[in-house]
Amino acid sequence: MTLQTESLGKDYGNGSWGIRDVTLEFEDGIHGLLGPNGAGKSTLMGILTTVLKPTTGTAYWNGTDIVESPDAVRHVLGYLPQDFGVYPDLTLEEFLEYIAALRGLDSETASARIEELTELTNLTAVRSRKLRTFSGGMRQRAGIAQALLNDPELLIVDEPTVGLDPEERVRLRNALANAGADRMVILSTHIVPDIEATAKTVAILDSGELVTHSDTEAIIDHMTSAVYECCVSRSELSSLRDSYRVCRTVQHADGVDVRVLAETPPTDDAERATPSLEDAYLDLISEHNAS
Ligand SMILES: Nc1ncnc2c1ncn2[C@@H]1O[C@H](COP(=O)(O)OP(=O)(O)OP(=O)(O)O)[C@@H](O)[C@H]1O
Repeated sequence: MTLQTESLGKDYGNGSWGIRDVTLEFEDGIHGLLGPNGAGKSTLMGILTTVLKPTTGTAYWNGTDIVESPDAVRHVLGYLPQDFGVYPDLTLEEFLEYIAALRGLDSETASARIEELTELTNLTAVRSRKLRTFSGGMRQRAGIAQALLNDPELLIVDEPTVGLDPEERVRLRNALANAGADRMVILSTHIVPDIEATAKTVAILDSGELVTHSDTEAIIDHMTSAVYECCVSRSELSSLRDSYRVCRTVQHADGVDVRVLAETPPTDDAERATPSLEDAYLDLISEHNAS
C-alpha cells in the first residue's frame, strides 16, 4: 500500500493557500499528520479523501491518480471527519447496522463486523445504549467503528481527540492502535502525545508547508537544540522566556519547573533532559516560523 502526493497545493482564492507544494509518501502502518491550527491538515485530508480538488499537483493510491480517478481511493477508504455526526436516538448497534446497510454489507457480514469492531473499540458493553447517552470519547470510538465497517485499507481520521478528557484520549489512541494492523492509518492532530506512541512516521505541516516527514526517532535525532530542565523563580521565568523557547512549565510552592530548548545550559543548575517528540515538534515549528 502506498499513498503519494506530488507537489500538492490548494488555493482557496485570493492567493490564500491551504497547502503548498506538499510531496509525501506513506506506506502501511500508522502515520501522524501534525501541525498547529491552520497548518493545512484538513486541506490535505480533504484532498486525500477526494472531497477537495487540488489546485496544483496530484496524489496517487498504489500508483493510480486519485484526482483523475477518485473511486480508486473511495473504494478502500474509511474516514472519520472532524465534525462527525451521529443519530442520537439509535443504539450503537442500530447505528452500525444502519451504516453497514448503506455500505452494502449483507446482514451476516455486518453482524460479524459489528461484533469485532465494538470489541476493538472497547464499546461491547454499551452496544445497546442510545448514542445520545455516549460521552465525547465513546462517540469518537463509535466513529472509528463505523469507519472500519468495510474493512478499509486506508483509514483517515481528522483531529479525533479534540475536546476529550485524558482518559478518553488514551482509550481512543488504543482503539486507533488496534485499527492500525494490516492497513494504512493517517491521523491528523495538533496534540503530539496522540501519535507519539503509535505513529511509524510523522509529517509536520506549518502554514501550509511540509516541514518534515520522517520516522519519529529521526525527527528527535535531528533536533538542532538540546533540552534542559531547571527550576526558577516566577520572575526569572519571564526573562528565560525572552531568551529561550520554553516547552513546559510546572508551578509549585518553591518556584517553577521549566523545560526549555537551548544550545547551552540556560541556568547553572539546568540539567540535560531526554528530548521527546513534543520538544522536536516545538523546535521545528519555531525554526520554521523564524525562517
Ligand atoms: N474554505 C476555505 N476558504 C478559505 N480559506 C480556507 C478554507 N479552508 C481552510 N482555509 C485556510 O487554509 C489554511 C489551512 O487550513 P486547514 O483547515 O487545512 O488547517 P488545519 O491544519 O486543519 O487547521 P485546524 O486544526 O484549525 O483545522 C488556513 O489558513 C485556513 O484559514
